[in-house]
Amino acid sequence: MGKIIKGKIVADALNEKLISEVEILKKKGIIPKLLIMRVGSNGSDLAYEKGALKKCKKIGILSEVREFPETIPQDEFISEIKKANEDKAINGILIFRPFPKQLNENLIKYEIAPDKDVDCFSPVNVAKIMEKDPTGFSPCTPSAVIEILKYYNVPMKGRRAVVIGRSMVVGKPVAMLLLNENATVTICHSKTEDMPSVCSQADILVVGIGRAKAVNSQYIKEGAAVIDVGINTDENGNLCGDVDTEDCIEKSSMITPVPGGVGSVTTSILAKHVIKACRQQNGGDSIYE
Ligand SMILES: NC(=O)C1=CN([C@@H]2O[C@H](COP(=O)(O)OP(=O)(O)OC[C@H]3O[C@@H](n4cnc5c(N)ncnc54)[C@H](OP(=O)(O)O)[C@@H]3O)[C@@H](O)[C@H]2O)C=CC1
Ligand SMILES: Nc1nc(=O)c2c([nH]1)NC[C@@H]1CN(c3ccc(C(=O)N[C@@H](CCC(=O)O)C(=O)O)cc3)C=[N+]21
Repeated sequence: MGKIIKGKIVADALNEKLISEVEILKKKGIIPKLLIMRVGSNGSDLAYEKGALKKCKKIGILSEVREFPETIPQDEFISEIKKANEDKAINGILIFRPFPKQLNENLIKYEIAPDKDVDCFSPVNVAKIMEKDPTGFSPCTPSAVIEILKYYNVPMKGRRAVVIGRSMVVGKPVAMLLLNENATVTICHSKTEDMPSVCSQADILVVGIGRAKAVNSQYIKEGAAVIDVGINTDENGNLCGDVDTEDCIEKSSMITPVPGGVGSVTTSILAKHVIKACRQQNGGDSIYE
């Protein structure tokens, strides 16, 4: 029988470190600041925003939300991004995705300053995770997955990892980060044939598809570590993941819950990235000397 591995413990350990890093910066007269740019008021954006603001406050990071109408024209949104890029008081920028259809993500992604891009929207940061360049910013949720695996001492090197989902926010970058940890990685998606047989070879199974409780025990290898990234609402309006935890707990060695799993670590990674951006913009590690 596997155990439920909570994200909160991982987040708490990280928070403690981040709080002391902010203290050091404050002594130098520097306070890190996150800007959230939100178009419209989509429920999942608001859920992330609420968690992010709460986490920033807890860690001592300043935050601001700029909300734009759902119908904002592309050139106006781009000039807002440019304004934020140039604002010296802002260290990190988070822009929620996906966008309404008048905004072309493939154009806008080039506008955010890579050194403020704390959730890996810019192609420069996407390239940096491909290249394993430590100066970049990996996306927060995929980094949270790796943070959890490391905290619970799940071996990745040489192990078989299967990721279900291939979005730029979750699936693809998770796969790349697992590869960077020397796992042998397979990516499944909506066109994959016979997913249960592919997934049941995985020592590590990461699921981010946005389908409530879609993954059952047929997908699980005996002793696998299962990371459930999905955040959905079930028929009773309660939060639930993409994994049917009750059905999978027996076979797996460990499994993350929803809520209280990956989501709680994601916002701590976001805070970590804002602090990293702030340090880099203020002369790198020399400020510690
Ligand atoms: N915990 C956290 O902090 C976060 C959680 N999330 C959650 O993670 C989930 C995924 O988010 P996101 O990646 O943005 O979603 P997207 O809708 O952008 O992508 C979903 C991916 O899953 C694949 N997929 C969908 N249905 C199936 C299926 N039945 N079988 C196999 N593959 C499938 C799609 O395949 P294809 O490419 O072929 O269409 C696609 O690649 C959501 O529940 C979201 O709420 C997201 C961000 C942060
Ligand atoms: N550029 C970008 N990056 C994202 O990562 C991104 C995005 N855009 N757009 C929206 C989706 C959705 N998403 C959520 C994250 C946390 C909760 C959530 O509920 N979090 C709770 C915790 C949930 C739990 O405990 O598991 C919290 O932080 O308190 C919901 C949704 C991120 N997304």
